[in-house]
Amino acid sequence: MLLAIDCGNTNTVFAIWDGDTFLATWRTSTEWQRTADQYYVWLTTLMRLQNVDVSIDAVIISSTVPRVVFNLRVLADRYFNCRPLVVGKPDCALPVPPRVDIGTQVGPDRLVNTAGAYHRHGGNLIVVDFGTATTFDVVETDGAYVGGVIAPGVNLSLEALHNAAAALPHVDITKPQSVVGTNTVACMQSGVFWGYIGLVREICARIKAERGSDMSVIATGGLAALFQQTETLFDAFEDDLTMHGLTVIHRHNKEIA
Ligand SMILES: Nc1ncnc2c1ncn2[C@@H]1O[C@H](COP(=O)(O)OP(=O)(O)O)[C@@H](O)[C@H]1O
Ligand SMILES: CC(C)(COP(=O)(O)O)[C@@H](O)C(=O)NCCC(=O)O
Ligand SMILES: [K+]
Repeated sequence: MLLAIDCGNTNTVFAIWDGDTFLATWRTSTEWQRTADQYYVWLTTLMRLQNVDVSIDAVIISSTVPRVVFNLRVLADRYFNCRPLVVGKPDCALPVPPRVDIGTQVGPDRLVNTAGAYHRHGGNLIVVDFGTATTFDVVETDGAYVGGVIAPGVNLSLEALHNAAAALPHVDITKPQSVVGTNTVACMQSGVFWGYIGLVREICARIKAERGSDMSVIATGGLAALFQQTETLFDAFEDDLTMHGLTVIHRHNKEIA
C-alpha cells in the first residue's frame, strides 16, 4: 500500500492509495519541527478510527518546504521500512522531464500537478493550483512542464493587507454580494475576490495568446471551487489532482526500476 504525502507551505496532506483508489485522505498543518514519531501516532490513530487496516510498504513525498523532508524520510524508514521517493530528487524519475532555465528548482508540487494533469487530460494544459501561492503550470503537448506563473495566494493577499495596515482586520475569503463594499470587510473581500477573478482570467488568456493555442485550464486546490461557482474560469476542477500526480510518478518509477 502506498502512502502519498503532499506537503505545501500551509498544509500537509497524507493519502493511502491501494493501487486503484484512495482509501483515506488526511490533512495536517505543515510544521517542520514535527517528528517522525509524532506523524506516526497521528496517522495510525486516524487509520484506526476509520478502520483503514492496511500495511504501508511504499512512500512518495512532494514537499515545497525542504525542511520537513528529513522527518518524513525518518517516518518512512523507521515505521514503514522503506526508502521514500522524494519528487525533485535525482533518484525520483519524472514521466517527462521539465524544460526550464538551467539551475531552476521547480516546485515539486508543480511537477506533480503536471504529471497528474497530463495523465488525465493529455498535454497543452494550464494547471492552476490555489495554495499558499497560486501557481499556473504550463504543460506542453508532450507532457513536459515548461514554465508558468507564481502569484500571491488568496489568503496570503488578505493576510498581507491585514499585516500591513493597522485598520484592516483579519478577513476570510468569500464571494461578496456586490463589487462596491459598504464596510471594511466587504471592501477587502471585493478587492481580493474580484481581483483574483481578473488575475486568473488575464493570466490564462495571455498564456494562450503567447503560445498561440487554445489550452485546457485545469484547476485544483480548495479555493478553486469558490471562483468557479461565479465565473467559468476552468475547463475542469479536480481536488485530488496533486495526489493523483503522486500515484502517477510512483507507478512510473516502479515501471522503470
Ligand atoms: N475549501 C477551502 N475553503 C477556504 N479556504 C481554504 C480551502 N482549502 C484551502 N483553504 C485555505 O487556502 C490556503 C492554502 O491552503 P492549501 O491549499 O492547503 O495550501 P498549501 O498546499 O500551499 O499548503 C490556506 O490558507 C487554507 O486554509
Ligand atoms: C510556488 C510555490 C511556493 C507554491 O507552493 P504552495 O503554494 O503549494 O505551498 C512552490 O511551488 C515553490 O516553492 N516553487 C519553487 C519555485 C518554482 O516553482 O519555480
Ligand atoms: K500552489
